[in-house]
Amino acid sequence: MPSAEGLRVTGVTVRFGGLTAVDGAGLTAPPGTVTGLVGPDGAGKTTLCDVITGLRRPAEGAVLLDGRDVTGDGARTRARHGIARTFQRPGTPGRATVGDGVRAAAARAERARPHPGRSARDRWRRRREALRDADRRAAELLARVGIADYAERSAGAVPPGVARLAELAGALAAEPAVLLLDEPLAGLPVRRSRALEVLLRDLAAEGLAVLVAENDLERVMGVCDTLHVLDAGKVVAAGPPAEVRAGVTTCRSTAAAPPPARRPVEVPLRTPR
Ligand SMILES: Nc1ncnc2c1ncn2[C@@H]1O[C@H](COP(=O)(O)OP(=O)(O)OP(=O)(O)O)[C@@H](O)[C@H]1O
Repeated sequence: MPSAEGLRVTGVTVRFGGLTAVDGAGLTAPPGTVTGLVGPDGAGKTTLCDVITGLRRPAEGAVLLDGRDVTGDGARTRARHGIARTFQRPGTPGRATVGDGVRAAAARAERARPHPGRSARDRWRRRREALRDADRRAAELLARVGIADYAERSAGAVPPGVARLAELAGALAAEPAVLLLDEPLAGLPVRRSRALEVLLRDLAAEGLAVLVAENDLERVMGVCDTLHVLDAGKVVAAGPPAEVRAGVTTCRSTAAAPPPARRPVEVPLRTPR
């Protein structure tokens, strides 16, 4: 799905009781680029991703997709408009295999696509063919993210890095315009992280706006065109990776510190609609 302007986030603030988890944060993730969102544990990266994908409503600020304000839209509507996401900790998938999960995502994507035809019967037949194609599409995606060998393995028993790659394959099934990845490189062996970096660059070259949240600046130095540094909920630096690294020593020292001890009552995510 091509995107003209990509993603723009302005002045987002999220509070959990007395804790301001995200504090007036803004960023842009243009199409054709990989944008990094880095910051220490507890900086607010996941919360900001939740706001972008519609899982959490901000107290202030706006999320714009292709210049259109989607702040009031629910998660499903945003997904339909091209925002896809992977999670830091993929959900427990029961006894399904890795391949089942990606096939289900591919089938969902095919069902959501319009299947034009002259008559209702025509449309039904095209839709059925498209669902059959979903299996082939899932196999392609598993190969593309480099985990075809894991297709028949139980999704609950694979390493977390592989589970995140399976989520990425599922997210790509929807052919998104904007792709958010929450700590996709954490825990991956070097060979897989290099392959994932190449894939993220390829996806950007295909026109996607890719946004990568990471707590380790060094991990994303080589893959991002632009970095935004989030510290205690605020964007404290933004720019080309080398420039940001040069000015970010204070923030990196924060990365070594434990996450903030204050954790008020858990505020659940919004139900997708
Ligand atoms: N549901 C919630 N209820 C209350 N506080 C929360 C909730 N989710 C996050 N927080 C708090 O908001 C702050 C930002 O958390 P967030 O998970 O967004 O940070 P992060 O940068 O993604 O860190 P990590 O990499 O450790 O996940 C933290 O202090 C966290 O404890």
